Amino acid sequence: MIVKKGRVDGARLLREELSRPGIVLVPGVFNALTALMAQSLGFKAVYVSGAAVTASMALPDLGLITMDEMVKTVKYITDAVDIPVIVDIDTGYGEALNVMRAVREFEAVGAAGVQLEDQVLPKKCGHLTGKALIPPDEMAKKIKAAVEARRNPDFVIIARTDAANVTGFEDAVQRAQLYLEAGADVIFPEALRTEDEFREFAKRVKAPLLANMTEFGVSPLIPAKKLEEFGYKFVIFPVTALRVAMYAIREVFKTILAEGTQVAWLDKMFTRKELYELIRYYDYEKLDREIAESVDRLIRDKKAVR
Ligand SMILES: C[C@](O)(C(=O)O)[C@H](CC(=O)O)C(=O)O
Ligand SMILES: [Mg+2]
Repeated sequence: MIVKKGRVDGARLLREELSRPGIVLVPGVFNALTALMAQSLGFKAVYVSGAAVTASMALPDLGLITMDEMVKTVKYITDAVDIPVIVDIDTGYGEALNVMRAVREFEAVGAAGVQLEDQVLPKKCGHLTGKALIPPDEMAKKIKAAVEARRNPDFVIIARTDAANVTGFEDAVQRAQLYLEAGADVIFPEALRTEDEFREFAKRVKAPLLANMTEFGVSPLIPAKKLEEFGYKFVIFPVTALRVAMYAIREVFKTILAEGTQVAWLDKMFTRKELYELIRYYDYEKLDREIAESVDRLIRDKKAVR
């Protein structure tokens, strides 16, 4: 029913994905509705993208979102879906102790894991220039803190290194190795520039790896099949849904401005029926009816006894 009796253990499900062969396609989502859409189509996990969530608030992805704001966003999502929810927690909202608190908070709202990156604040999209990194040992401390903080041993810690296009590919490999020793479960090498770099990184770092196929960045858009052959376990499409949605919104708004009506778009829309089915509108009405009927029965039975 729509009233959940308890949360699924998303971390456990994500661990199961980790132990299975094959790459997992993970779309980026920025609210509960987009997450629900992903689940309804059969995706096995979603990625709550910092870039997409901040953009949806009309903010740049510079680490301006607070932990509370992200926790709230994630709670809407975990309330709506049963598939694992991976959360982009940027730089962890501070230092080691802040990371510990963040892990506790995201675990408490049912996230399956978090992704933490080794940039200084203000952090940037990994595909932009002008990024700066924290020293590797500082990041290792944050990872250790995250590992210490999790209550559920299945909760997945994804360590992202932005080193490849700051201090170089070699440093990215070395940082990844240190981050694994500090307890990271998955490594996310950010902003690799060529297919060869993706292949080489997977040869050098023997751990579950996450590839970021974000559009208009520095990485080539490599199909999942090929990333799987290279040895990647996850591939995220972090901002794809937001970009496509914004494209569609712009076009329909232009039509309304020009034509004073949206009718040309009716066959390109998610219909009322489709929307209601996705959010289970009629199940809510049914639930409300059932509650009313059960109270009616209760009152009838009481009268019968008198
Ligand atoms: C993956 C990422 O961290 C995100 O927030 O989704 C971004 C995506 C993007 O800006 O395209 C990133 O830094 O790569
Ligand atoms: Mg991000």
